[in-house]
Amino acid sequence: MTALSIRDVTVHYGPVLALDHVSLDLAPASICGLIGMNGSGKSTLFKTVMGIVRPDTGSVEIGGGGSAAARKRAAVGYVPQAEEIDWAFPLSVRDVVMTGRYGHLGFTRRPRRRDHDAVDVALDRVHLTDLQDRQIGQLSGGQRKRAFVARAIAQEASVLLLDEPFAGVDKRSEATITSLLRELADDGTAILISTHDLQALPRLADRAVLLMQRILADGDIADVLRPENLVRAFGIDPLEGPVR
Ligand SMILES: Nc1ncnc2c1ncn2[C@@H]1O[C@H](COP(=O)(O)OP(=O)(O)OP(=O)(O)O)[C@@H](O)[C@H]1O
Repeated sequence: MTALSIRDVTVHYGPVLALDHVSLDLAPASICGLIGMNGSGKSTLFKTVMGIVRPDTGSVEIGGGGSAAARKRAAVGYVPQAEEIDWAFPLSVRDVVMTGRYGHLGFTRRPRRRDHDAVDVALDRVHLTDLQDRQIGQLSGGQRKRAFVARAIAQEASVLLLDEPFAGVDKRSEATITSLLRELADDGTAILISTHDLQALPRLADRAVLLMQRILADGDIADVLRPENLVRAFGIDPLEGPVR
């Protein structure tokens, strides 16, 4: 079974080739680490799945067939890079998490008891209940990330995309987010997470994909992180230092 299927996706920004015939399947109940140097196309891949960027070729399928109702439930949660978010926006932490419920709201668009309950549970899981009334911009970097993870939890997404969720995050918030992601995966969520922290990958993910416009390697983490692959993707072996 496939939770997310990316088929032969190519994206250009004007003359810049950002993604070159990328195909990737995500299974439910799994965590896949997406690695690659700056500019390798990781954020573009997320934006293509979210429909923010339109691919020149290829397609993205969520929920891998099944009934239309099943696909509708199978929403995709997205935790963008911090730079993509307007932190001055006048929303409280609770409001941000509630935006995850928009796909669930009924015809009146007013949150109901079960929407409030889902938000309460999500805030509790990321330990932000005490800060829920604060304006989102008045949180620390790690707390902001946790707020967006809570939004995805409230959404009950079956696919979750996280773009560098550990950038600027301390070890404690990182550990909180890592164990939450594992719980979500154990509950069936398919997770794709970009990271520059190669050392943390074995603790974080079940599988790794190495991107440089094209997919250079995909599979078992130890195999993907083999020096020859890293040299191809980064020009150096980031786990060892420059190649002489
Ligand atoms: N809006 C845009 N307009 C033009 N070029 C863009 C745009 N967004 C990204 N690019 C280019 O597309 C390529 C892929 O960028 P992308 O942001 O997807 O990389 P990334 O792997 O997420 O990088 P990083 O690790 O730095 O976040 C880069 O060459 C980048 O300069």
